Amino acid sequence: MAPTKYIDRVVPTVSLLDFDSRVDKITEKLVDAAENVGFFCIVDHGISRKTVDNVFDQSARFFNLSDSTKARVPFSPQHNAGWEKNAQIRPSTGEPDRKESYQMQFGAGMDGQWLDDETIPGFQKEALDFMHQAQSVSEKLMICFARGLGFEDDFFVKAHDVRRPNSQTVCRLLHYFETPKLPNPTGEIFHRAGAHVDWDLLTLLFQKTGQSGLEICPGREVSTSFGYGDAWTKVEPDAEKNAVVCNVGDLLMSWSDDRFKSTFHRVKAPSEPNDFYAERFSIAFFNQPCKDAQIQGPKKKYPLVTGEEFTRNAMARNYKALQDKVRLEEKKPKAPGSSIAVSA
Ligand SMILES: O=C(O)CCC(=O)C(=O)O
Ligand SMILES: [Fe+2]
Repeated sequence: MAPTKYIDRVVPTVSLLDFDSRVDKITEKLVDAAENVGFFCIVDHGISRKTVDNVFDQSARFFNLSDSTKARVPFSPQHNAGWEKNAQIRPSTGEPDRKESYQMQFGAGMDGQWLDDETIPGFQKEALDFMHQAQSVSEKLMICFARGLGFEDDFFVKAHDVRRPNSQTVCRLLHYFETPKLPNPTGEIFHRAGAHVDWDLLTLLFQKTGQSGLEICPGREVSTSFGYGDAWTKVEPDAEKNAVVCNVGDLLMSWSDDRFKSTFHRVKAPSEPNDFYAERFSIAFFNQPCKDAQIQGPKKKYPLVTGEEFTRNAMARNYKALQDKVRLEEKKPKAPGSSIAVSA
């Protein structure tokens, strides 16, 4: 395989310290990052290192349970919640990501999708506490992006109200499996998260120190097209400062009439000497719109759709791209149980 082409690009870091008094300055920086890179790191966000460590500990405990236990809360495409393993196929690769994930929500989508406290003590409470903190941070970012687009401050906050039963916001625990080290005689590619864009408004990505692999490939011009460049940039959040990586999703790209960029990214399939081959944990918090949210940018570049329609269209586009990819490469049949996960 040809070596990966890398380019140095700056992924800006933005401090949310003294948010109320510095909101104009913070907005300026976030808007600039969203227009130019689509990715940025935030620091001084108010979620303590201990909280993040604790939820990562709970995540490891969850994934350590037997597959038959985790299968009691299977992934439901209809609700976009639950546990899946080696089941997500990205249109960019046509092969399943080598990972397992567990998606949690605040609302009705989560009914019957929690494991009980005897199986995993304290899990549900700690996960929900963490999700509420991630939501508060997201709401600060939403205020800034609403200002940047000339909407009322609470415009996006209202459309992503997690207290409503039709909330679609998702917190996803991710566990990538250890990958065999070089040499790799069969040339098999162990995809972690194949190149993709997220469908949500904004994603908060919590990384574990030293567990590298997240890479971005900016340059996409419209939210309705697929297309990948070939020059990647490693995202290396400042662990000392407890930085959280954030990215603009397709929803915000569309809602901003393509002004803010939803950028292709991946967790690299380890294949070169300095890549990270060990098991890897991360947490993604996807801000999804309530089903009845009304979505249209200030310039009305795209027709008005509801939150439910936006997600459905994104899924359909993803599915078609995957079919095209499979047809193009005349792939062999997929392993039993492979499916297309509906999350980003
Ligand atoms: O695991 C990561 O760091 C990134 C995951 C991601 O991009 C996703 O699940 O959409
Ligand atoms: Fe993603």
